[in-house]
Amino acid sequence: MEKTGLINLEYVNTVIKERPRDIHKGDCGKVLVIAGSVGMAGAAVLCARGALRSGAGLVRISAPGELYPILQVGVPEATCVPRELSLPDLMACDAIAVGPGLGDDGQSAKLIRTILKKYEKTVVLDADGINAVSREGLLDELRETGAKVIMTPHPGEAARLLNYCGIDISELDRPATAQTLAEKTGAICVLKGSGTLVATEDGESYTNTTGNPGMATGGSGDVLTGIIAALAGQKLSPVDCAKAGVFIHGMAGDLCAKSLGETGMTSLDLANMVALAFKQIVGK
Ligand SMILES: NC(=O)C1=CN([C@@H]2O[C@H](COP(=O)(O)OP(=O)(O)OC[C@H]3O[C@@H](n4cnc5c(N)ncnc54)[C@H](O)[C@@H]3O)[C@@H](O)[C@H]2O)[C@@H](O)CC1
Ligand SMILES: Nc1ncnc2c1ncn2[C@@H]1O[C@H](COP(=O)(O)OP(=O)(O)O)[C@@H](O)[C@H]1O
Ligand SMILES: [Mg+2]
Repeated sequence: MEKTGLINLEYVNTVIKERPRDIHKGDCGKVLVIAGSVGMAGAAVLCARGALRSGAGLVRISAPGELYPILQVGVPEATCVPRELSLPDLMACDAIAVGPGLGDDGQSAKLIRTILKKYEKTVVLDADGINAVSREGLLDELRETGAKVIMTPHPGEAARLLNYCGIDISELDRPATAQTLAEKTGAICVLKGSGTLVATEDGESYTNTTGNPGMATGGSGDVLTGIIAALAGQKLSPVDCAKAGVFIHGMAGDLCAKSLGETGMTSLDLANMVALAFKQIVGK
């Protein structure tokens, strides 16, 4: 398999397959979404919907109790568990998505530390999860963890991680930034934007070929986090989760733009359209 180049449908068809007839939801992965805070419950809804629309068997949302009424309406298919997670709860899931709308209370850094220390399956680190790593200086923990980490910064979050204070984000050298982050942290780096990049610490680098400006709307990154975590729950390799995830996310965005237009499409439309993207890839 090529170690660099464009992420296209030909590649995605090699990793996204039709479901066996006798599959059951346990085979489709248990995804833990650690997201949302008061005022940002929507990020948890969008992340969980992205995971469910990507075929996750079970989605549990770890959030503060006061969000439960909103979450149970926003994602009736998911269950809610407390933010203060027991270790067995943490270890029982097949993949973790952490960060969307998490906010920046002291709790999040503590939780991320525990995950990096104890968890050994795939973790998708996004948004305020990334910001906690920057704020608390957890880059060494990221490097040393037994977990397989896929981080999904937008350029603003990437600049924070690298302490690029005061630079003009639009001047960022995107391929170099993605590569530097992957090498510095050992994580797979998904550097989002128009033409999202996927970089690994051993120099693999891929450019996504789907997506459009209609995706420049609040919450679309939260959806991607859920998609990637769901693919991890279905046992794709971390780099395939990142590559296929960004492709499918952008493909859903293109389907939204086709039906709703780039101006009025929202991240909730995007989350729901992920289902159609999978249908077009799998053929059913
Ligand atoms: N409904 C919700 O609950 C939502 C919650 N959100 C959460 O809000 C928190 C803050 O995230 P935000 O990303 O909004 O805020 P940030 O302050 O982290 O980033 C926003 C800034 O990043 C820079 N930026 C982002 N993408 C860029 C690009 N492609 N090129 C150049 N500059 C770029 C811009 O300066 C932009 O103003 C996160 O936890 C996020 O998950 C957001 O996802 C929006 C929706
Ligand atoms: N102009 C664009 N073209 C293609 N994709 C875009 C464009 N603008 C934003 N996106 C995509 O939308 C998502 C935005 O992520 P992010 O900034 O984290 O959103 P949020 O935090 O609001 O959920 C990324 O996946 C990015 O690649
Ligand atoms: Mg984001």
